Amino acid sequence: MDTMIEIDRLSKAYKGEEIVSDVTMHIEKGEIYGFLGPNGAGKTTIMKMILNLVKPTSGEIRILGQPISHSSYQYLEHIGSIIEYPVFYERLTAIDNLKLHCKYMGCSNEERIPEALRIVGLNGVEHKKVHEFSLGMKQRLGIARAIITNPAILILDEPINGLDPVGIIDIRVLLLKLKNEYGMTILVSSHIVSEIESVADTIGIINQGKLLKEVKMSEIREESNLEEYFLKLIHGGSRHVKTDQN
Ligand SMILES: Nc1ncnc2c1ncn2[C@@H]1O[C@H](COP(=O)(O)OP(=O)(O)OP(=O)(O)O)[C@@H](O)[C@H]1O
Repeated sequence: MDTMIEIDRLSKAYKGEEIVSDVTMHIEKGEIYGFLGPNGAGKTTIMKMILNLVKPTSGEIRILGQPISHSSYQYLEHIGSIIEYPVFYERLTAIDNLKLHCKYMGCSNEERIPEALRIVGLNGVEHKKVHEFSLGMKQRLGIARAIITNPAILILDEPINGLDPVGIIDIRVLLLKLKNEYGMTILVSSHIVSEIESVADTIGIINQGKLLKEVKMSEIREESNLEEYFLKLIHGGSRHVKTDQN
């Protein structure tokens, strides 16, 4: 199996404080890799390092087999991403936002805009202004923008944060469609265990900057479920976070 993203002993420190420590990860072609961890665990920082938005303190990242350096940007043509929240010109229509993106990114795929909107289920509302969109529609528009160039890899940072149940289901269905029908490799972070469990093939569990485990979902299913597995790793089996009282 081809490894699309290889992360080898990656660390990041700010002012001497290490927030990502010696992380090694492998994301295989065509899989959904669920990056699971509590708030502040270091998920966004690792994603930013993959996208060359943050410089590692040490370690190596290889994308499609090629090591990336501070000055490498060519590889980014293979990656679509949303880090934190997708930002749009709210007074412009969905389609005009995507056209503008193509213009300033210099991409030659403007003809793929209708297709990208269709894939995410926003055909029919493309001439609506973005401020009329729900949060879930904005997330899907963000994904449409990320896939205009038909990237091999999609990186999504907490795409279901703040969404209502319908919005969450829409994103779940979309991720599975992008994997199954379009062969995309997807790295998706979340702190919502059930959602990661329902889409991911491989799970990377991170806490306090350290990758505690990288494991196939099929292996977890053999012995328990992701919630039990996660709690065991994070709190030594207890369902409750320890407080001063207990
Ligand atoms: N530029 C920075 N300078 C100093 N500390 C930072 C910086 N960026 C992130 N951190 C700290 O690094 C830690 C990890 O943050 P990060 O955003 O990567 O976590 P996360 O797992 O994505 O969490 P969340 O789900 O809350 O976004 C946090 O304690 C955060 O405050």
